[in-house]
Amino acid sequence: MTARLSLYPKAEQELYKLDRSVKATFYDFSDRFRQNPRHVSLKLRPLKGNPKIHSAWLDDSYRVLLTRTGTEPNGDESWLVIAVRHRRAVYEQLSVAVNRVTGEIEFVDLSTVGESALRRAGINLTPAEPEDVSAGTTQATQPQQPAATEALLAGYTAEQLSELGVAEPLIALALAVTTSEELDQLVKNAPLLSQDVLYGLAAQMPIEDVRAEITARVAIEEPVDTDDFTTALARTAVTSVDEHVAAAIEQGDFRAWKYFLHPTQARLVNRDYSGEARVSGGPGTGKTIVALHRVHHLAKQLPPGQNKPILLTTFTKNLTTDLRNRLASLLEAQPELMDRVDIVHIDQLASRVLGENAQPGRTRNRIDDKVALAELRTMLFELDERAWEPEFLMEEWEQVILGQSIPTRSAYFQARRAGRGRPLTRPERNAVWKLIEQFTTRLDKAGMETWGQASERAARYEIERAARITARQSYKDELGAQDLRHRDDGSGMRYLNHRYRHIVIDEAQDLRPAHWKMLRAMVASGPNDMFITGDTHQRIYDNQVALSALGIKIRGRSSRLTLSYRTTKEILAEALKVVDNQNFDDLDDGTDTLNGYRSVLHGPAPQFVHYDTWQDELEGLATTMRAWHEELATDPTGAPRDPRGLVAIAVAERDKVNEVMYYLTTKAHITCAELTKDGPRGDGMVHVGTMHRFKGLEYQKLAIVAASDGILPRTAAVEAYRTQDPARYERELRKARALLFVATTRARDALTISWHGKPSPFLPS
Ligand SMILES: Nc1ncnc2c1ncn2[C@@H]1O[C@H](COP(=O)(O)OP(=O)(O)OP(=O)(O)O)[C@@H](O)[C@H]1O
Repeated sequence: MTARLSLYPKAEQELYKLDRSVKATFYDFSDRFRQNPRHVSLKLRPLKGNPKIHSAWLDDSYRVLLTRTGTEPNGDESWLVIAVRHRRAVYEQLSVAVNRVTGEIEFVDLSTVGESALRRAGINLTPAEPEDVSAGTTQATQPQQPAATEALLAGYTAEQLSELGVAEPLIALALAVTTSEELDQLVKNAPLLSQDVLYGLAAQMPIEDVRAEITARVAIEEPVDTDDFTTALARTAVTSVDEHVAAAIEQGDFRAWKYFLHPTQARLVNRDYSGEARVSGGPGTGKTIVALHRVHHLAKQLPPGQNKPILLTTFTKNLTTDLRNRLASLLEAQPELMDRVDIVHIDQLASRVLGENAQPGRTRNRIDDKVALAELRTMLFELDERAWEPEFLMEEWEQVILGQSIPTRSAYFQARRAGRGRPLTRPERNAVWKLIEQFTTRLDKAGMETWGQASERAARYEIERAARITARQSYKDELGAQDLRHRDDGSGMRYLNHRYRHIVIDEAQDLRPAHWKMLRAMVASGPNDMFITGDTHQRIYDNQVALSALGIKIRGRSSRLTLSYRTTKEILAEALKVVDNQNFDDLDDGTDTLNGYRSVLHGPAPQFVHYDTWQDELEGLATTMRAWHEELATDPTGAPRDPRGLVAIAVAERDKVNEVMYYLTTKAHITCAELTKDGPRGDGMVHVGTMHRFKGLEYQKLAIVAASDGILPRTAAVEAYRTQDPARYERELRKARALLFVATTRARDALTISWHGKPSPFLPS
């Protein structure tokens, strides 16, 4: 009798953490098990407490816990590995069941839920293999104690928890816990739906919201037969044990995201949307992971041989490289799918469109906003024009005129200027229009254009192209099925189609209105056309949009992820204080929140360190770097490891980046790699860059330096707006806050924030 063996996600994660030698034994074990699950050497036997669960011997110390999930069509037995444990950590009170909401197999291990909660619920644990007779029972033998304070979930009943999908063995415990520490312990290893529901209720989400936002999102439509393990196995994200998984486990858990999506993530990835869809969520909740899996999901369904019908785009160049690498890794087993995906950052895409439409002999140099501002300043100086600040005019041009594609002076007289603060009278608008017209003519003559202008032009070309496609289609519809060859020939229309079938956009919060218009025109409206991920709390540029005004309708197709896979609870708690009580938009006319945003990871509390001078701060930084370097030079098993790129320093001010690198290299002999637009330059030990460069990245340990008052926010740059343009002032402060929020949430395990002089007002007090 042979067997097919699958791995439950938790079991695979447990395997990641085991010693190399135990992992190797596991593969030997699985080979033997697949040959003959009843072989005596495996010592397969049901647990007394739950005959559905079997224990088998991996070696003298470790046990593999399995459950039978039916019989394969070819007659093979089907088994699922639910845990790999030291024998002393195996108790009779293990449970495996089919969840009545998700229809998936769930494993619950009460030995990990914490002694005090067990005691409160009066549950005694029995080791499956007692060391000796006297130790035959319990970890929680004390009689049940009366609850010291009110139960945390006092307002709920067992029926309600069950209906919301909490695993049955956890319900009594969940109703008994009285502190959030007990709840943490309880949910630490609980099935994901139980975790989400219990945390949601404990966070005082109304039960209807928990039902709608958590339970309903993972509930399956067909009725669930809780005895049918075969069907349940097909619904459960398990991995079959083969060479591929062996390699993944060998490499450690940093590849876990490739195989296991949280059920809420999986739902978003695999759903059919009737149009544009949007996924929001705090830092580290897996938005990028979801975007990558979505690309995979879409690519799989396309017929082979098509030429890059999916666009995957993001705001910055270095993130594009990161997306390309991660997608290649995700599609490792099907590299041909990579050919169906065009990965390009948004400005590069606009450049491509402009290149295709270029008129011979008419090239323009694209200039960044700083160069443009200098040019505008020069022009105002030459004109002796003192009524308008160049910064105000640039913003008006970018946000209002370019942002809404305003073509004429009279259209500008009527334009909405929401969020611009200072109102403008008609004569003032006239003056502004005139100056901006002069400025664009000046740029044009000098053969220059800004990225804002370039993306507007690209959007216009794409909108015109989309209009031609629609016109051709209506003409074709009018003629019935007749061939349009005679009409298309010579007009170049025959091959005109939308550029993409699907567009997936990451870090969407920073795109300009023109980018959105261009993207919208590049794909036909219809099911699964655009998939948008982003977090407006992390907007660090000025491009606020209302997607509905740009023809992108996400209402009714928006979802939010709330569980952080990156940052520890301790770091998250401090990061959240940075953006607390601020208003954030939802890429449309509504607002976004971080309610329910949480982590189940624990780590050391972030360090906040004050220094008197910048010199002292640099010395302190060098000490921290040396300590971190030492800690990271070996992996958790004690094996040597290359710590390059695991640590980074985010600097609050551009000028100080070089000073940090110079100091560390020359005085502390720590090599550095500067984070540039194209990613890290060189292979130095520590990555150093301004906070802007950290968007979308993550590091095991992170130091934020120069977080001083006057630098964050830059008083010299923003103070003037306080009275002159309060709306802009608020916007600048919000951007600076977002920048600090982005930086703090890049850290996985350790975070140090330091400053010299007075601390930044945005730092949690
Ligand atoms: N289902 C998962 N299993 C394991 N790890 C995951 C999962 N989802 C996300 N992660 C990990 O969490 C981290 C953050 O994921 P990701 O970068 O997608 O988050 P994000 O929401 O895009 O973050 P940000 O907004 O900060 O850019 C990554 O290390 C990723 O591998």
